[in-house]
Amino acid sequence: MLGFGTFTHSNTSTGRKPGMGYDVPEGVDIRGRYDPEFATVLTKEALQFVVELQREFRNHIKYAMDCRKEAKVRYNNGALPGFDPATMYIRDAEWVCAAVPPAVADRRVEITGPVERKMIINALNSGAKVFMADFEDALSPTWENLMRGQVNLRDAVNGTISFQDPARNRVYKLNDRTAKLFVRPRGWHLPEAHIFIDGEPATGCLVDFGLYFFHNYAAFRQKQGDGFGPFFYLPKMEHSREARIWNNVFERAEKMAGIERGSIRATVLIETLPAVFQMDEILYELRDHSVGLNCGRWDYIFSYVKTFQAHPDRLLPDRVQVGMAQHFMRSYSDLLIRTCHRRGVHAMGGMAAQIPIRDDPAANEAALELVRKDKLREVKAGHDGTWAAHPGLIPACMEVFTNYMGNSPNQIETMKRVDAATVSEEDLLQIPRGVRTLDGLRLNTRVGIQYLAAWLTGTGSVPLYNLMEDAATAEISRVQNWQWLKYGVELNGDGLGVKVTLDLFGRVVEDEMARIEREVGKEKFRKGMYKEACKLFTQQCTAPTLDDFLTLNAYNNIVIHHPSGSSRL
Ligand SMILES: CC(=O)SCCNC(=O)CCNC(=O)[C@H](O)C(C)(C)COP(=O)(O)OP(=O)(O)OC[C@H]1O[C@@H](n2cnc3c(N)ncnc32)[C@H](O)[C@@H]1OP(=O)(O)O
Ligand SMILES: O=CC(=O)O
Ligand SMILES: [Mg+2]
Repeated sequence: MLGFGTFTHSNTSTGRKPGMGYDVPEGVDIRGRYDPEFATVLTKEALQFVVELQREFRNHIKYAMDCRKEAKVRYNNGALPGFDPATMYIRDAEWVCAAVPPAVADRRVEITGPVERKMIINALNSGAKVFMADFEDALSPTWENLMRGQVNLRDAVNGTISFQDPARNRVYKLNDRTAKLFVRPRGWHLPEAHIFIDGEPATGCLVDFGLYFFHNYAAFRQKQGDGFGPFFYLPKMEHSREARIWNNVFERAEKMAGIERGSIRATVLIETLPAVFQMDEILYELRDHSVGLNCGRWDYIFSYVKTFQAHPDRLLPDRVQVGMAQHFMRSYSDLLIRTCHRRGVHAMGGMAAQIPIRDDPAANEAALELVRKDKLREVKAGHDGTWAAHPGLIPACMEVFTNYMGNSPNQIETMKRVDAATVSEEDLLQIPRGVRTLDGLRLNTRVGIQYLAAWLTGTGSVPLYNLMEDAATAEISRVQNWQWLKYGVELNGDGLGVKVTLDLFGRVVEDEMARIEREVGKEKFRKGMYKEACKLFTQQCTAPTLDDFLTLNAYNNIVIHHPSGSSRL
């Protein structure tokens, strides 16, 4: 964790003029910039709800994070993750989750994107069945992004959201038919350093969830969920005890709102290696609030490296070679489908990183073909739906799923995948095959630096080399470089026997910075945060011990406390 200082004064003692600060409940200090629009979501009542969640669950969260640390020590001492004998009774028993709400029975194509105003409108209008609005991988969690995101979501749920693009003289508004909204709060590990509760930074996801739920549950249930909802995606969990906390948070929220237990529904991303051994247990904890699991494939690859950071016998090949055809990835998807369908809920596929290529029709068609192939593999395997990163991909994804599923909303009852019940620990941990190359090291470096430069300036998802890059894909670049450097690996795909050393990495960084400058142009390079990003990325790749998350390590750089002069974390 970052070294957070304690801070106990209220708004009035931070130097703001009376009447200029947020109206906060006892124990809350808001250090983010005051904005009258933000004040419409940072109401005293909504903050009181966040405070209650924070006070009730902070010790549970702390315990869960301590357990993560203990597990890391075990893995670093040579242990492998696996199925827990103590919860075999949950895996072996026959039980199902609550019935899927009719409003989201059909989720064949879901679009994702940050909680940015224009993108929210475009995504809701995109023709996808679901839009996952993201406070997580696709968002740089600056105060401005987070608070504007809350305002945007409130307007979207109310149906009043609009956006005027002066450059194009175009006004964006919602269509009559829109995608169903899911919201992804941040992971348990991320603090919100602009809101202090009882002298400590709030838990980021409780702020995201609490404010969104408080302002939107009533309108959402009426306009979007046919009596159910709101709906969520839950990221980066490592153990079912973390799902239990979410379940308790949901019950607490339902009680506060006076709505039926089981109204809130969530899809959990299985995107950490430890969590793949906990899928039944996670669904069991959330059985009254679940709408399935999703293959968060990019974070999953990142987590494979992170979990095995002290296992030099498990090095990854180049990032581009770690696809769904690898045995460990296919096994994970198969077991996820088997588990979800046995428990009566959706098994969602993952994100193909290709995006449309506007200026090259042949390359565009090749990218689309890769997406189609990926989606065909998913639907044939039994997935009930999939993710698209861009509106331009929705027709292709929709076509593949509809050709295969026809009018059925999903495959929960028809694709039980009993054959996948035998997927074993060995299958899930099998070392990925492939080779390591200097090009791989260069690409990781070029992408990692450019992504961080964007993230530092408030953009959390970017197009790079015709692919979508977000926090999860950038993590792969970072940890892979770290792993190769740590073990001085041989780049065995080049046939030259070159080893990855600090010296080689230093030269690669220099070359790639020069290349980035050429590609983006001198002016953009000078005005951007490429040098800062380079310094951070280099530090992260060469650190003696691996940082748990690049976004946590870099977070201080985007924390801006107001009034200016008050301490940063
Ligand atoms: C690993 C994971 O967690 S995956 C999930 C998290 N990641 C994401 O959600 C990434 C989502 N995708 C994106 O952010 C974007 O598609 C990017 C950054 C990759 C590319 O965005 P752009 O460079 O703006 O793409 P492009 O210029 O082709 O956009 C064309 C139009 O589509 C819109 N658009 C592009 N992607 C999206 C999206 N995901 N949702 C809504 N609208 C979108 C743009 O806003 C633009 O609209 P306009 O024509 O009205 O101005
Ligand atoms: O969140 C999705 C992922 O692939 O990571
Ligand atoms: Mg992810």
